[in-house]
Amino acid sequence: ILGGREARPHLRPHMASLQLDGEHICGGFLIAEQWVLTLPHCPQLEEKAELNEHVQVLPFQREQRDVAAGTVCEVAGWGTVTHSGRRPDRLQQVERPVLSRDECNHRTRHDHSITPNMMCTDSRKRDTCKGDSGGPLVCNGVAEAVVTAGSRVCGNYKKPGIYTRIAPYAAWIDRVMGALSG
Ligand SMILES: CC(C)CC(=O)Nc1cccc(-c2cccc(CN)c2)c1
Repeated sequence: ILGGREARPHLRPHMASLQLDGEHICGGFLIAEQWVLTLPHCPQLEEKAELNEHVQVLPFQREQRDVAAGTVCEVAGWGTVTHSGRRPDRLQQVERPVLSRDECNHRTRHDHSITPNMMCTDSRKRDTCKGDSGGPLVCNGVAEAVVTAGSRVCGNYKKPGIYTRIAPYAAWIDRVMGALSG
């Protein structure tokens, strides 16, 4: 997270750090007792999470409706906090306003590459960065989307932050959780 601040401890009990050999690779978040939502390229879980006051699930959006442009959402992660790639020990967070898909698809921004299954936030100074992928974009307490790297640029207003919306995949998520619920 660039331009953010340390998250208050225990206020995001849904956040997961997906690590490989002890190194943070991606964010993710608990959507059920034994399921973490992240991106396909991130490391998967070896065993169930034990829910308690510090480990809780986060509801995700199921309604197929875009978040209104200008809505201020928040994103948290253990991604890099500087352009030189410094990694934080503690979870960081930042508030970002949603950018309309038309704005985000402008020729000088993501040039019509943002599909209806994606959404954007303003990236001027405050933005997601390397290692934040897989974490949730939370708007009014609901996970609306998952952080993706997109153009891998951080903190440049010309390249807004890009997210995969969750609602289009709600049925698939339910199927996978139901089918493999052991
Ligand atoms: C100057 C360095 C930080 C360049 C670099 O390594 N960028 C990099 C690499 C991989 C992912 C990402 C990345 C992830 C999540 C969101 C975003 C977009 N804000 C980028 C950004």
